Amino acid sequence: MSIPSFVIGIAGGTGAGKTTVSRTVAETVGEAVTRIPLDNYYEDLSHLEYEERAEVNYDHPSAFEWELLRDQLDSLLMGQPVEMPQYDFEVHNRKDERVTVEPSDVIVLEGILSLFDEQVLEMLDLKVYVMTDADVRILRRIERDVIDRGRDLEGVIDQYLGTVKPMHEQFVAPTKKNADIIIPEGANRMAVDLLVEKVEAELAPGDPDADGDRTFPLEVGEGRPTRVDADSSSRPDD
Ligand SMILES: Nc1ncnc2c1ncn2[C@@H]1O[C@H](COP(=O)(O)OP(=O)(O)O)[C@@H](O)[C@H]1O
Ligand SMILES: Nc1ccn([C@@H]2O[C@H](COP(=O)(O)O)[C@@H](O)[C@H]2O)c(=O)n1
Repeated sequence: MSIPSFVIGIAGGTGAGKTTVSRTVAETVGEAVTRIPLDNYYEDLSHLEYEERAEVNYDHPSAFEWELLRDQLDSLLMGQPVEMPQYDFEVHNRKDERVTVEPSDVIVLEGILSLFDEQVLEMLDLKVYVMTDADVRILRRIERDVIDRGRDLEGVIDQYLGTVKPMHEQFVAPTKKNADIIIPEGANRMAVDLLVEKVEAELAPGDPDADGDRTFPLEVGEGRPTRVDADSSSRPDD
């Protein structure tokens, strides 16, 4: 394993396809990739009743335990394993158990606000924003929340209009400016192939950039995101 690991941050709105992209990258690259869902770092709300937890704004940055995330990323980057919390969406709280995560060559941090925190941004080698139209995202979310997260339709709609949408506009969408690349729609084959190519180049023995002075195979202008997309027309995600 090379120290430090190559760290990718994948952000974007709810239902944009972040998990799908990071899973596809992890599966294609193989065992050397560790996925870190930001959701696992939602604050422990055991001191609240279920009804109170159900009312929390889970799309505001204050919902996350950033210090724990930074500490655990730091440890992984120093080659030390961490005890990662696990999250249960059905009860709006952390699970009792933690999972031991070993350091690996590639770490993928994935979540709505992965490109939000300044200190986390400094730890990322490649910053990705998955951009998908809001109507597509809400349709995906309704299906997922009802089927996988034990929610009812009315609750999903109320939560979306009350907190998810306004927080997306205020906190999530603006992090697009921090991205090196923007991937449209989620599991975009070309974009995923490019990510995998980049990761494999980082893992290749004798990589001339292995000292940390890394360059992306594409030309990425400083502070100017490169859109990995055949369509050059503007496509807002909200
Ligand atoms: N490019 C895509 N085309 C069609 N469906 C997709 C695509 N990307 C993701 N999905 C589906 O949308 C839903 C939400 O995707 P997910 O990756 O969980 O989003 P996120 O992690 O951003 O919330 C999932 O059911 C997933 O299968
Ligand atoms: N108890 C919770 C915690 C979070 N959420 C929602 O999850 C969304 C983030 O996850 P994605 O996979 O969709 O990126 C976020 O928008 C929160 O609203 C929740 O509903 N309940």
